Amino acid sequence: ACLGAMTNALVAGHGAAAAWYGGVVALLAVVAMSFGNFAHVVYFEMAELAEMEFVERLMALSNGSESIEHHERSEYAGMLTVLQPESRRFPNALQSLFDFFGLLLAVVFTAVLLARVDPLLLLLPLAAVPPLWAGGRAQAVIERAKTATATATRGARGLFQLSASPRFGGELRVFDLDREMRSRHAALWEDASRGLWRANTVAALLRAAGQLVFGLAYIGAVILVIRNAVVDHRGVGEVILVITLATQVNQQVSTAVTLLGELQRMTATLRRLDTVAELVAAPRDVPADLAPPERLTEGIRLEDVGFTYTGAQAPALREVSLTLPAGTVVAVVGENGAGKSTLVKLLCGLYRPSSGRILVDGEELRRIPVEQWRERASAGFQDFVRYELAAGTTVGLGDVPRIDDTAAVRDALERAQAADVIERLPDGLDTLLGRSYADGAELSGGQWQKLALGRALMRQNPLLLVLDEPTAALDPEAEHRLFERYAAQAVQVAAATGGITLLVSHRFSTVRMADLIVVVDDGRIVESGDHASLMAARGLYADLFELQAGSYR
Ligand SMILES: Nc1ncnc2c1ncn2[C@@H]1O[C@H](COP(=O)(O)OP(=O)(O)OP(=O)(O)O)[C@@H](O)[C@H]1O
Repeated sequence: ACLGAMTNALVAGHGAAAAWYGGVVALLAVVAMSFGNFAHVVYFEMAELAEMEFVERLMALSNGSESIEHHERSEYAGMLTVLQPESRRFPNALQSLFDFFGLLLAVVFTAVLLARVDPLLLLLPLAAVPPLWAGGRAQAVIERAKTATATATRGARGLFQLSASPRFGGELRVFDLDREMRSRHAALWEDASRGLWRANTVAALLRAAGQLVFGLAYIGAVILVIRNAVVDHRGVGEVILVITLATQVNQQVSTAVTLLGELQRMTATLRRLDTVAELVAAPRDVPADLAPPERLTEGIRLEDVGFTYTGAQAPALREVSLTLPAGTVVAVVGENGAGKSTLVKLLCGLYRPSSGRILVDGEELRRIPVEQWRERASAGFQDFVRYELAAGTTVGLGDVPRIDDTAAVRDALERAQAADVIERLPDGLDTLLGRSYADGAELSGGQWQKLALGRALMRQNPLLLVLDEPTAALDPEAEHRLFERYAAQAVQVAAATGGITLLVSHRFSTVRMADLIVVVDDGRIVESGDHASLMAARGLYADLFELQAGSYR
């Protein structure tokens, strides 16, 4: 309005009035710009908080669930691939949200001004509907393409990480895989890009079609005011005002399409997060209403347990019936892929049996809240984690309430025969480990594994201690010494809590000292007993034992 009045005053030769109106226009422009700067600071701060919350929710969903079954679902992996980079979009989304409210105000204001000139001009903001609708469709096409190309994107990212990781640098060079990795990466990238490119082209066409409709309305509005000026002898200021407003509406429409696209993108992200939550949630058919026993008296019994991984053709375990007596060391042996680790994961509550039951002192394991059960269990896994933290913390993580208890950490290291690893470090337990994030000390595979074993021995009096190939990276001599000592201690621990130690190992010299040896073959238990009885039975265990003993002779 000020712009129109200023122009009319100028044309009429009223210089002072034109100057006043010009001053008001300039003042309004300065206020708008200053407000924009303050808003920028606020939304930046809010975006940081929102991004942090989003990433933490994603982490909690990934690792806070009872089961790890969702990690096997390709749908989950696809969602995560799309979600990870989206966390960086929060600043844009929040800015869009703020800008959108500002834009709405501006649109209303512009519409009132247009209506004052000629009610017919109200059709101009209405003509914004087709481009907005087309913008919405365009963003939906892009979101669908992101989901459809997630597998290729994930593959390409995986290959990039593999190539960039110092851990695999040696193998990649020995097999001269640099070019092979790059060409596979390029193929996957091209695959993903092609899908996204196609979607972006369709989206651009849709947006252009929407803008075209608006463009026609824009031309109509200009013709209308020119006609008004010529036929009805309206002021030139009105023509200039309407052309300025129409240009403004044009800008507002394209801004609105961009802002709505950004908001739609964030809505899709939040919807994906909900889908992840649904995939992760494992519905319960029985209440978790029992506390784990203080001490085991009978032991852990598996009754007809079967388990099939999500998406797998064949079961990994079938009809497993077995008792792990309280206070014993039980060894599980079998060839690669027999089902040993699967059995271990079921006992840790990482998966639920597909059929059958697991009983802890006669009570169903699934009725014990899984986090309480895990508090009374401990594990050294085959694929243990290399926590790149201070050495003492890396071990102390095995019992978080005592993470800073140096005496407890040293004791666990002693029992894991890992004290020598710490002795060689420049700052002992305070030495930072690993080089992925900072300049820490690098350890050998066996040294990392010794620390992982120390971590597994941190918890006091667990009811179940699982050691799944915990010493594969140690030499046979070191493994043998470790288990001789460990077995002696296990007797004391077992007397106190009736705790069971479940040991998975390929080394028969270690296995033979177990109270009970269970032989797994193709997902079934084919033999069980102590070393002497299994040797006397001359079955699979005896064959495997002889084979290994023979190779050492
Ligand atoms: N996450 C998984 N998803 C689908 N199938 C799996 C998964 N993990 C294991 N399997 C399959 O289940 C079967 C048993 O695997 P498991 O890891 O229990 O064997 P294992 O006896 O521990 O072998 P190894 O001695 O090689 O560690 C194998 O056929 C394997 O291919």
